[in-house]
Amino acid sequence: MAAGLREGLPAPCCPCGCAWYFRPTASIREELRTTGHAVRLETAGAEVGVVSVERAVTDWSARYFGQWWKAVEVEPQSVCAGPLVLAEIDPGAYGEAALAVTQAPHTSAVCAKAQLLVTRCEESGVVRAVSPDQALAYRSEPAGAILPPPRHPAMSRPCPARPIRWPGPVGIPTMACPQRKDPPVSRPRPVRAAVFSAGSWGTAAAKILADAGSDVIVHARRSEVADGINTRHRNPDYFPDVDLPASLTATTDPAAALEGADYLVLSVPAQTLRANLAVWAPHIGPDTVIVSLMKGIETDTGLRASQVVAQVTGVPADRIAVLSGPNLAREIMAGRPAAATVACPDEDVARRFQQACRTSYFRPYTSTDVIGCELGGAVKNVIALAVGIAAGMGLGDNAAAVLITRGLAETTRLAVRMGARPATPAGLSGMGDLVATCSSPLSRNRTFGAHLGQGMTVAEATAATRQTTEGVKSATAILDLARVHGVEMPITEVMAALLQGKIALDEAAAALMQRPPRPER
Ligand SMILES: NC(=O)C1=CN([C@@H]2O[C@H](COP(=O)(O)OP(=O)(O)OC[C@H]3O[C@@H](n4cnc5c(N)ncnc54)[C@H](O)[C@@H]3O)[C@@H](O)[C@H]2O)C=CC1
Ligand SMILES: O=C(CO)COP(=O)(O)O
Repeated sequence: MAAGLREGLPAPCCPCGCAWYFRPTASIREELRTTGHAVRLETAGAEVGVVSVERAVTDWSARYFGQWWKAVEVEPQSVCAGPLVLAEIDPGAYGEAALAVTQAPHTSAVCAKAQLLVTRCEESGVVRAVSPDQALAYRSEPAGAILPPPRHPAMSRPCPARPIRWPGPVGIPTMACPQRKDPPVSRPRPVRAAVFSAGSWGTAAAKILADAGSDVIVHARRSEVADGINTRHRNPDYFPDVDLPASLTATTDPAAALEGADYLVLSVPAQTLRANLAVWAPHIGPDTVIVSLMKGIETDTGLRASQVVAQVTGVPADRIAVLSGPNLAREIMAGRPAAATVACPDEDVARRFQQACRTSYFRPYTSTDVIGCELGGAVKNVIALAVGIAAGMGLGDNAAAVLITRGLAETTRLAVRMGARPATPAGLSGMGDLVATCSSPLSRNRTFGAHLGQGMTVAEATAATRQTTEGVKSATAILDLARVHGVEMPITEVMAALLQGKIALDEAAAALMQRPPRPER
């Protein structure tokens, strides 16, 4: 392996755990004095400068590490506050590598937003890669570090299916950091998040936070699940086939999970929130921000999850946020791109959590409209049940589109009457989530509806569904809210009646189609 970039560099140097290596060649310090380019890479707890006479090298650093680190171009003289990499390209080494790669069978991938041609020798395990546009080359030997494949296919062309070993640019030298010119910088500690619980969305949210560089601990109810996460980095119950970040840990002890937590991220079934939270509340720190991921309305009280949180914990509303959007957990676990809205009355709190959960595959927006976000997330589950029923009955795509569109109309009516901004239901937490949930076979609510549409009873569909299906219980609570606020919600009304066994399937469809004609609004 090429000489390691060890001196002074924090390891591992990026959140994916890869180390990076540069091979020393000629001296470039002299040239750098006059012609250098530099980027400064910063992440919580680490900072490194990359200086090269070649802009391609600093551009590459900014693109590659920018996913996890903040990479900004700076004056070469200013990068000495932290560990420093001096680098240059060796054209001879590049030419030799390019020939070796292009003459061998190779695949094309995208790395650091640039085309990468990759070849792997099965016998020796050596991987060589070249990026022709930038004249950068890489060579990796089995003991080297891992270059993860691109995080999600939609944002980059597919890399080879197996992770490739990453050598670092060939011909890039490393030198010790010259004398510091700036005083050492004090860095903030990483954000600490406690995720309760280890179900589908809790696990996916924990992965997002860990991938974003936060220090994450998951609270699991069962020790087998906590052990699986701690020892095998897998959640054996929900995602036995997906590797979790090694930095992610788990515990069954709520006090240990909440110790020093900046965020308590809640993802339990909405109807169990009150009882669960009452047990956990004494361990919540005075400054901990609580983030609800739940998409249900409490049946006995008609309260949204954030309201239940406020009631049980006494935490003020400006320390309670919600995260909601089109976020099918399994897609997120596969690193597929998604976005969501973080809403909190205090926009700074929303912004901080936005930063804490921003990754290359997860894009959070902020909002102060908690009511709109939460209602959008809860009502879409009821509409997804209806769309599932229509699918199960074979009613066709027109029917699904009608339910989605009119479902959005009734969501908006309720949300606005309850104080939401009219634009919120048209956003990620409203229409975005409605479309994802109503279209995807991964949705538990849609699947539950499809079971009903195919003739199962509610009890049979419940038995066939292992995971939380919020719409089933929330339908009646949402209908109660609609009545209290004098809002018409015909789809929700029919769904509540159907789920309570008051009407049959064919009556449900007829009830919607036979409503009196009216203008569209
Ligand atoms: N799965 C998904 O794709 C998404 C789910 N959500 C929301 O997140 C919340 C949680 O849903 P999932 O994680 O999907 O549910 P899940 O069924 O996969 O997991 C529920 C978790 O809560 C725990 N739990 C704690 N107390 C419980 C009790 N008394 N009864 C049952 N389980 C209990 C379970 O052990 C489990 O870890 C729901 O409000 C859901 O709408 C939101 C976005 C995406
Ligand atoms: O909320 C979700 C996607 O955003 C998950 O939907 P289901 O609960 O129907 O699976």
